Amino acid sequence: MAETLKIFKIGGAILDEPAQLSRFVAALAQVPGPRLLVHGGGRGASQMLMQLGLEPQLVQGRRITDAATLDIVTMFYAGKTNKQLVAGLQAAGANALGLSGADGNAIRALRRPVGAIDYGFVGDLPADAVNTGLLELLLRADVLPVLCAITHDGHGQLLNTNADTIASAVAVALAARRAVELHFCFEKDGVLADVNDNNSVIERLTAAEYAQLKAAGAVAAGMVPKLDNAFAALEAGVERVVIENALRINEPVKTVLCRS
Ligand SMILES: Nc1ncnc2c1ncn2[C@@H]1O[C@H](COP(=O)(O)OP(=O)(O)O)[C@@H](O)[C@H]1O
Ligand SMILES: CC(=O)N[C@@H](CCC(=O)OP(=O)(O)O)C(=O)O
Repeated sequence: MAETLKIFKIGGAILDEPAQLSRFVAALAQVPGPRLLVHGGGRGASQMLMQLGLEPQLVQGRRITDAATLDIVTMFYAGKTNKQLVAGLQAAGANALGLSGADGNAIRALRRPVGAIDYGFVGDLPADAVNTGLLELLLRADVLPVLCAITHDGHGQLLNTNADTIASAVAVALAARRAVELHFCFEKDGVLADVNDNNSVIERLTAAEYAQLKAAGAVAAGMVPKLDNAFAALEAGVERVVIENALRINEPVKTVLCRS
């Protein structure tokens, strides 16, 4: 039986803080066994878009991605952010390999159909989106795959896909082959009962408790799609799903999702 795979997803403010990011990268390189990293970078992308005179547009945490936006986020996620993470992991002793979804057909997406909102070049992930054979090959060669938020449609079109969604889809797909843990890492210590109090971490969270917190407004904004993805992964066979601080992955403080 293959060893448990630990998938880490990093997003949030930490990606924009070089000193903090290098702490996370050093800790990740020390994690024993097979590992895989998925990264976002939405905040930095919005800053870059504004510097270039474009207005970032997000609806419920999902970016409306017109052609000019797609060009810039591709450069930012698949270029600068992905390659900096790979270089940092290499320096920390992990043999990282950066991939967009187009590389090795790692993740094939479907362009989101136009409904009430036209999201533009945004990709959704069908059940067979993830090339598990390729990722297994890399993991067995002791390579640490680093996946960014850019996918492709198999017909030459790049697409922008939410990084939490990619992390969940990769975790669920690989869970059919081996035990998988999924770690959502960001700048807070976990899911907080009071978003302004980092000491209010909810250590164990069920889907029913999450529904109550959401209804009460205690869990909001980007945490809602994150937890929707996280519970979906737990239901679909991922062994352990954790929400934690990217700077404290080796410490016990975190939120662990529970089936009941
Ligand atoms: N109850 C909560 N606990 C923790 N974070 C919360 C909560 N409610 C809302 N949030 C917000 O959700 C954000 C995380 O979502 P998001 O910014 O999308 O993260 P990422 O960029 O890491 O994917 C946090 O920075 C925080 O401001
Ligand atoms: C379609 C869509 O919304 N894509 C995201 C991809 C990056 C991301 O998910 O970044 P974080 O994990 O840092 O939020 C975006 O462009 O913001």
